Amino acid sequence: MYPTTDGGQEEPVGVEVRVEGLTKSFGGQPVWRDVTLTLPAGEISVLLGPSGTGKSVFLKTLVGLLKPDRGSIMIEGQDLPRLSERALYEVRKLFGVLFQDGALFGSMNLFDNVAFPLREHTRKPESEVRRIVYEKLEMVGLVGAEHKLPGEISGGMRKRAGLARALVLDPEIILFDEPDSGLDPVRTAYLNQLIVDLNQQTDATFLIVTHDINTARTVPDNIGLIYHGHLAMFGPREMLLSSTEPVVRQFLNAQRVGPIGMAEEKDADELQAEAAAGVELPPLPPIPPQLRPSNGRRRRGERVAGQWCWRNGVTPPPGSFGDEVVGVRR
Ligand SMILES: Nc1ncnc2c1ncn2[C@@H]1O[C@H](COP(=O)(O)OP(=O)(O)OP(=O)(O)O)[C@@H](O)[C@H]1O
Repeated sequence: MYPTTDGGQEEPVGVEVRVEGLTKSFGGQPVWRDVTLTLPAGEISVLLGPSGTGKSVFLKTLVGLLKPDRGSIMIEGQDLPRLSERALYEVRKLFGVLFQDGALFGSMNLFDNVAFPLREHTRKPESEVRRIVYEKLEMVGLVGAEHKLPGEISGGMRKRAGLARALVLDPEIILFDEPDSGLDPVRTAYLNQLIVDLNQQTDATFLIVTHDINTARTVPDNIGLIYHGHLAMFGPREMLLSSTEPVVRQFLNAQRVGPIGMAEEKDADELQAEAAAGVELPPLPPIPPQLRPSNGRRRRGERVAGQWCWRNGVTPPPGSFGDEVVGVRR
């Protein structure tokens, strides 16, 4: 339960997003094709992939800013690509989006930036707008900075202000486009903790696009990897972190050895040369414990550490899950 904007209590929110056979191209050039995945309600999923593989395009397609060539995006029984503009406008209110740069209006102070969606999309009186804006600024730790302009604050604060704005209409699905880009490791750690805490407080469904491998390894319940025009894999965190599939293994462990090259895919000669030189992939590193909410309570999508591996007959890399009990049989 979490407080609603009218001061009452509401049942946990968060909706499932079911994507099937989604394909998107620009000028006949496919960005990705036949993407099928389900974002489980209230869980955190991360989407990874080399630069330029269309992760931002995927987020924009989900929220209806871009139209796919084919495929469906089912949310609460509605297929987004098939909705009229008017119906889509309504469904979009389910979404909060944190764009890469925070996408704040440079001439407005933080208060007005955060208030903007409320003033645009609702008819709430100014006193109510003020109450909600302060509630969200408090959630992201920005009370006291509300009169500052975006140009007067740090990149990390801009991200948090963008997050407060993304939260202001109490979205059920929150999309984050590289929330950690341009942040130092300490600020990234704070932001990741904030994301996990917000997920617990709001129960919304989160999808995070990131290049930060530590974020990908510790924050989500599920991980997806887009590579070479398709979704290479999507599933529970443990499944990808214990995967020996070459692309997944290479990407999640940030290695040079493997099928992914500097530009995109390595060609056959490069792979042959690697094989001839006897270059071997290093062993999989231990699966780290999942990041917990700072109040010590459970995450909504929390599973017993090692459970996925145990149920699927996969031996996790040695040292996985820190001191946690591994593979509790249920
Ligand atoms: N509106 C558009 N019109 C034409 N092409 C586009 C458009 N938007 C994106 N693209 C192209 O789609 C491809 C994927 O871009 P996108 O920004 O989604 O990649 P990305 O995986 O998010 O990259 P990065 O990790 O570097 O942010 C790129 O080749 C890009 O030029």
